[in-house]
Amino acid sequence: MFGYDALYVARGPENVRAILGSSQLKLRFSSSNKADAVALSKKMGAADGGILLNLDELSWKRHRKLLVENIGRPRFIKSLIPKLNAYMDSLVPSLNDLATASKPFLVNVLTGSISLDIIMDVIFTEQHHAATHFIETALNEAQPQPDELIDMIHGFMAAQQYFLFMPALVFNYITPKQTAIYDAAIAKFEAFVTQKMLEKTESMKESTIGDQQTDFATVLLSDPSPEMTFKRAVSVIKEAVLGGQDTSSNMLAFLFYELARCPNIADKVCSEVLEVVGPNGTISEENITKLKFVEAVIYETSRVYNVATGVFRHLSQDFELPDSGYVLRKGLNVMVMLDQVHMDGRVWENPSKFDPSRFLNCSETSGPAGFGWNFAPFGHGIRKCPGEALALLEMKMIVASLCRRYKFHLATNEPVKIKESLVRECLDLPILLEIRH
Ligand code: HEM
Repeated sequence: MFGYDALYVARGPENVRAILGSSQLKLRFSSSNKADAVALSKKMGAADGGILLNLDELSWKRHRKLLVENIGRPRFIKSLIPKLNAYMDSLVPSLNDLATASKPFLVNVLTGSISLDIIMDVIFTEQHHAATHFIETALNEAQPQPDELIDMIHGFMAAQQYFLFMPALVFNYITPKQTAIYDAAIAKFEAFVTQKMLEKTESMKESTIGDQQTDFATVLLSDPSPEMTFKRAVSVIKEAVLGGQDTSSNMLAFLFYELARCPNIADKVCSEVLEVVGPNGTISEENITKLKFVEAVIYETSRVYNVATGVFRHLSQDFELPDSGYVLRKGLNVMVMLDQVHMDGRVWENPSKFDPSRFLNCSETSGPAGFGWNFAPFGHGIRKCPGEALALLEMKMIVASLCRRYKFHLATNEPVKIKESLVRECLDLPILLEIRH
């Protein structure tokens, strides 16, 4: 990591479980070279650390606490249900137009736009309208222009990958032009979030407390703990946007690909939603927990496509791998491959088959749907994804809302194109919608 530190790639259920399960291994990245670490931290605009990319334990703990104790609270998550219902309903007229016109559209762009609209609403109570804009463009057969904010997020992600895998020597002295491009991408996203948070701070002065508990930025800025400073709030919000955008968006694109390929599964999802919620009923706190097959389809997509393919850990102590007895030395950075666990034939029967039913009727006690440590799309252990509950709620609402209204058809004979990156990406995938009657 950081260009020249050694990186070990860990595979296999026993190793994944042992590494992620160790409460001693708290850091995701570090460097044997202090100057490199500081340079990277500065490059990422994370002077006080952050959650995803922090380099020291204390700042990670502070930031994570702010995220988990606010966005992670079940009360906050549940309070989002009416918002998400209203948002999904607002898309129906234009989606109906798209279906009636039999226009193929890129489902990965639609899911990216929906994820962005939702994250902006959940975080800032902002009506972003990226999805409506995209659908209108698709109806007019115009080339969709990427949403400016999605571009900004991708710019930041690309910069993160560049600085993370480049030695400081290279990015400081050898490729100044490229470095300047990525520096600018980081600064742009930082300035965007800071501006939004300043606006939120101002608007909070004008509203009563009762009105305020509706979005993550407000909840965070109202946190009375000493950890909450404006700078940390900006950092946490930045990471919530980054953590939640491409992961949910790509997962949903893969999910709709599978539903288009397997109409019998899509029909089963539709029947469940109609039975539990009805054709126009509102998804609520009570009925959403009954959507077990919807949940199973989401779990199976996350098993097969596992958008966060590998997660990183820094070894702060020597570590013995359980499957071989090899000892990895302190100071090593390790990439833990989650996707291989999900495809391990010792754990999963017929692993390459997309079969949501494997997640039905499993024990509730030993981890998500009973597969415990062998199922880790959100990671496991001390640095497990703090956005899991939000992501699952969001995906359930989107899948339930769309599947009860539409059938999905592939508008290409090509298999899905996948790009491997920090987040596994579903590339342009044309789909047709058909209204269910
Ligand atoms: C389908 C959606 C998502 C997937 C598959 C996913 C997956 C992951 C994975 C695998 C990790 C690494 C865990 C580890 O190192 O053990 C992670 C970390 C993280 N995720 Fe997510 N995530 C998703 C959605 C979200 C959302 C909606 C948020 C927004 C709040 C979010 C915020 C984060 C943050 C801040 C971290 C870093 C946690 C830490 O280092 O302590 N994620 N996610």
